[in-house]
Amino acid sequence: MLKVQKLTKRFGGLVAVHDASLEVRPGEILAVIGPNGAGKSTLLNLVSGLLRPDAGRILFEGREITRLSPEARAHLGIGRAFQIVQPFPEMTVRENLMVGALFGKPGTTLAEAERVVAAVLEQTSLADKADHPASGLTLVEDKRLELARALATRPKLLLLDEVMAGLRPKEAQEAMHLVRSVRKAGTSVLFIEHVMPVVKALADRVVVMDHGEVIAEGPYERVAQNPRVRAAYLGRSA
Ligand SMILES: Nc1ncnc2c1ncn2[C@@H]1O[C@H](COP(=O)(O)OP(=O)(O)OP(=O)(O)O)[C@@H](O)[C@H]1O
Repeated sequence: MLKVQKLTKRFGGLVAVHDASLEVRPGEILAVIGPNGAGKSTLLNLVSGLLRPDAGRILFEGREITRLSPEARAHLGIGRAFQIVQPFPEMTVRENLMVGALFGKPGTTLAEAERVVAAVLEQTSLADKADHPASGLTLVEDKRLELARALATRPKLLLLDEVMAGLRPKEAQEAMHLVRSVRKAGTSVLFIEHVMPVVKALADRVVVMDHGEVIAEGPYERVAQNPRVRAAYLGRSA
């Protein structure tokens, strides 16, 4: 579904992502892990189109998207939720989602968008907050709104950047349940996560980055045993 081939991104003299390759298969939940500064967010920004690589290619459903704008990528089916939530605060939850539904896919009618938003409100347990201003939400609800906005664009591939950060264990459980339900509905997920129990419970496969490079890839259990990974990352936190 998504193929990242030998991507490199430099910021001045710093190589944030170096020759990184990975693949997301249809219906898969793939985690990207690695120590602080490993290049995970930069990689996600390259996939969503916020950044352009210095070298390498990105293919989505067989089509090269390396130079497409973030909007064009969203229209093709790449949705994104951020760690820092930035809704339109003066608009209601429903209105925020309508923006995602209408602009995420060109040609969406108002009636279609309303249907999508109603479904996403239910899916993300925000139905009772639908007509409240986004500015009045709790942290957990904020996170749900961020995910809901991405879902309202009806992505085929959902990119999540540390969406569990700051959540209590029970809230993280709910968020994991939600991500699983998203996958069940046919969306692939590529997520960055620092909380290892979440990675273990959620990911079909894990890609490990260190110093901009992909140093390991595979099921969590196997990757967690990899000496290079333990040295780079797991060893430090274990
Ligand atoms: N816009 C930028 N300009 C300059 N340097 C950047 C920029 N964005 C990231 N970097 C640097 O690139 C490297 C990779 O950063 P990145 O945020 O991708 O890592 P990360 O793995 O997501 O880290 P974290 O887990 O702390 O979020 C870091 O050294 C970072 O300081």
